[in-house]
Amino acid sequence: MSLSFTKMHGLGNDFVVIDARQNDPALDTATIRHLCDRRFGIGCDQLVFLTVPTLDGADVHVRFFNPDGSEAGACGNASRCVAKFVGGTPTLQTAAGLLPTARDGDLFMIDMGVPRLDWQDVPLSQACDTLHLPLHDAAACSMGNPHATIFGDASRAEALGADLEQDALFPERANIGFAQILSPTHMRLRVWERGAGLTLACGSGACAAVVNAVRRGRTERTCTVTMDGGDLQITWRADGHVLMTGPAVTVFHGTTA
Ligand SMILES: N[C@@H](CCC[C@H](N)C(=O)O)C(=O)O
Repeated sequence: MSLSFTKMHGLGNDFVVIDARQNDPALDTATIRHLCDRRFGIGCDQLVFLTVPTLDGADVHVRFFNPDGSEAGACGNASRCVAKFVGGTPTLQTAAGLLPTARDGDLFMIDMGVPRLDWQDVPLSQACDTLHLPLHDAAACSMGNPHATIFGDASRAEALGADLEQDALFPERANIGFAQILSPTHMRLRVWERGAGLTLACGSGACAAVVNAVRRGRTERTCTVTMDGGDLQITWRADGHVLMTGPAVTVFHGTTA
């Protein structure tokens, strides 16, 4: 089966976008894993699947898949790419809810919704203070997908990421952020992503890191997050919504053999 796709990225977090709004190829897990494979397939950090929305007010239904075939409830960088792909200022229907978008020139803003801070919602496998997990003193929250942020030296991501993603404290595994606070309005972040490994940037991870840093009293509610692939501006608004702003790039269009 031949598939048309668009290769996009947000700060080097790269995506294969499949527009199934008119013709749904009903991809199975083996096909998703194959398309994501960088040697045997197209290669990407996430496959992004677009279908017709089912909710009032939504312009497109978006699903995110990791290279291991698992589905994620949220993906910040891909959400900006979808806004660019669809055009205008679409509202995205995702597993995390309806996400409004806005555009300012080459920058795309996604309202990533309200983070969930209770241990059951992350989710964690046992009752815990999500601000101080018994695991490297990480702080946890859900941005529609599970995140833990460890404050300190961001270079520990390679050494610790794979094991922590799979720790028994995270029944659905977790994305693990390593955040170094540079000032009250600036942090450095590296994220070991669930189902994908170390990526150049993680939008939902940047949102979670700022939420957790604000809860710890380490940063202000508006913060620049510098990742290996570049910067995102994150604001945790007073009404609880997290706004993420950054670029989205189209690399090429293609068709599989
Ligand atoms: N790259 C993403 C997050 C993708 C999903 C994540 N790996 C998960 O399984 O939750 C982002 O930009 O947010």
